[in-house]
Amino acid sequence: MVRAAVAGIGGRMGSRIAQILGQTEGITLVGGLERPGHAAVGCDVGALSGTRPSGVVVEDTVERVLERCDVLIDFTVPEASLNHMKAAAAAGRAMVIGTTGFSPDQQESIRTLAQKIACVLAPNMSVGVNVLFKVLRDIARLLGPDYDVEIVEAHHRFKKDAPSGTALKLADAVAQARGCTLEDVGVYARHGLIGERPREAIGIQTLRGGDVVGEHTVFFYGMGERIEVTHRAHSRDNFARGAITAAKWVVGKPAGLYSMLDVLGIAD
Ligand SMILES: NC(=O)C1=CN([C@@H]2O[C@H](COP(=O)(O)OP(=O)(O)OC[C@H]3O[C@@H](n4cnc5c(N)ncnc54)[C@H](OP(=O)(O)O)[C@@H]3O)[C@@H](O)[C@H]2O)C=CC1
Ligand SMILES: O=C(O)C1=N[C@H](C(=O)O)C[C@H](O)C1
Repeated sequence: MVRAAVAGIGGRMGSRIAQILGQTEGITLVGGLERPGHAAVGCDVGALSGTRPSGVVVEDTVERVLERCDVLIDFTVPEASLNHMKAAAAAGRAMVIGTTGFSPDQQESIRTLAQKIACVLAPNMSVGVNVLFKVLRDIARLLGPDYDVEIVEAHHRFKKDAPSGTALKLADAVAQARGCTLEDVGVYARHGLIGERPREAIGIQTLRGGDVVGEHTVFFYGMGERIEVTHRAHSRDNFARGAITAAKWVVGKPAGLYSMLDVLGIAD
């Protein structure tokens, strides 16, 4: 039985993961973590996720939580996830990180820490989006450079990072397939007399509003036709189930940084 703890357990994703984990075989919830001062600290995890009392109480010290678990599932904010990963590396515990919005320096720190522990890092844990990461490369390669790529993502009004981690990874997949880097071709805003669209540009536009769970569309605009590929999350359950699958998969794996494609067995 895999023993899992959830960081950010009072949040939108953390609470849903806790709920679904309670109904999943082969894994059990042994801990919950929130920042000091958070209203959930001291609450029973069951009460928090709307199920029956579990006897597991939310704590605010990552080291204490790590003592009891095999794997820490983290959906918080970049700085917290990185601190949790430092503690997990010191304690020799595996991690699943779903948090998005890491800076390049923070990503580098994650790669370094993953030399010590096994860690699944994925901006989107749904099966659909991960299959999209793969097929997108083929579409981009087959269409070639004559098609203009634009990506539009929409999320709820509470989301803190932009563009979404998923949109960035989709854009990166297209850039790689075209032999360039997102750093060179990514266009994140347009305003004013900006001139013609550079052919190689990959546009990434962000919409925010209401309770949209998560939507991503990749457009390949040609002269006379276009392809649009859209993923829409109907709820957070697919992300939560993906995170739990990743947690069961990562325990016992050698140190390293893994993606959801590794978990799903569809990596190249
Ligand atoms: N990979 C994937 O499939 C998905 C990834 N995400 C990503 O997951 C992250 C969380 O999203 P969401 O659940 O909507 O956000 P929420 O704000 O609802 O949840 C985050 C939780 O983490 C808590 N937190 C903040 N700092 C700490 C800390 N130092 N220690 C412990 N807990 C802390 C927050 O507390 P407080 O409210 O006080 O700040 C909050 O309860 C985002 O980066 C989002 O983009 C979201 C969905 C799917
Ligand atoms: O913050 C969210 O909600 C989501 N974030 C992820 C991202 O940034 O890609 C994944 C999902 O779309 C929901």
